[in-house]
Amino acid sequence: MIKLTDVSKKYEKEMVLKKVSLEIKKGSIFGLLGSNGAGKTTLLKTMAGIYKQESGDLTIDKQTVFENPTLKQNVLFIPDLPFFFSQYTVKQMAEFYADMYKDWNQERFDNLQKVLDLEVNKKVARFSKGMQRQVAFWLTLCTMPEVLILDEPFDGLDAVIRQKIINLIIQDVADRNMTVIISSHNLREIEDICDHIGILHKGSLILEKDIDDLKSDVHKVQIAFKDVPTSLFESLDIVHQEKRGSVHLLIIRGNKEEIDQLIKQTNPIVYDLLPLTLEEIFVYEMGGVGYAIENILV
Ligand SMILES: Nc1ncnc2c1ncn2[C@@H]1O[C@H](COP(=O)(O)OP(=O)(O)OP(=O)(O)O)[C@@H](O)[C@H]1O
Repeated sequence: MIKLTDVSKKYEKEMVLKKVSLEIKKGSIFGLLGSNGAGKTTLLKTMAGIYKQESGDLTIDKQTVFENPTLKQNVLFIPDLPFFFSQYTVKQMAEFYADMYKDWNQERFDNLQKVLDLEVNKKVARFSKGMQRQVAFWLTLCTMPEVLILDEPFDGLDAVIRQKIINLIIQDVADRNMTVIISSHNLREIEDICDHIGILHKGSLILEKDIDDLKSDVHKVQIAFKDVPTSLFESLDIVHQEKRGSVHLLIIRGNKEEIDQLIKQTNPIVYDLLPLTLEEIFVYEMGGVGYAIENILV
């Protein structure tokens, strides 16, 4: 388990992470969301033991990460701009990784060459941006990581490769109980892959939840009446409302069946109860901390 307790981090005088507390269970795929500059990369690099926090505790399986080379054998980080030695071919990079990582799996490396179909004797620097990212996944997955930390991992990958890489990650989670932390601005992707999410805003974690719980707790309702029953609006936990013509668009917190029952009793002439997408939840939660856009309902 990855456990952060009141983790704070600053660059010079600017406090970038503010008392972040979080637990990520083994075998979970955790999506880290947040506005630009929220501190996601800083948090990922701190979790990967690249940065040391100013205060607070950060452990993976009860061990401190920073300056712990043994633990780091199994905690791998792919940054948004993967790094390679400029003159090295893929094969030479693989030899370097094989020397560095005790669990290096050569058989997997050879198998993945067929999946990714990249030339091993070509200098990595000569590959395109998306191909270099594939090489980063290729090398990293062959170290058989227990924790995989990914910063904007699928940027620049085409849809086919993206799906191949997602499948490889999900397979490792299922087979080896690998833990994955992914930061991304692509909420649809996060919604598809992750089981938990956290939203970081200005260095503070403003929400952390199981995606299914999050979605079952908040609903979008479109509703119209002949005569508007004001008592209904009072009995619901409405967190946002708009009116378009005679149709009320509401975001309501609470149990779906109870909401449904209360609404149906009032005999609406138009009525739809829908789950919110992660994108809508994100925009709504960000609105709650003053990072809003108008008219989030569509
Ligand atoms: N090396 C650094 N030195 C000083 N300040 C930094 C450094 N790296 C990041 N920052 C600052 O820390 C804050 C958080 O940056 P960070 O890169 O962690 O955010 P982010 O959530 O990953 O952003 P984005 O979504 O735009 O990639 C920003 O205000 C940024 O300017």
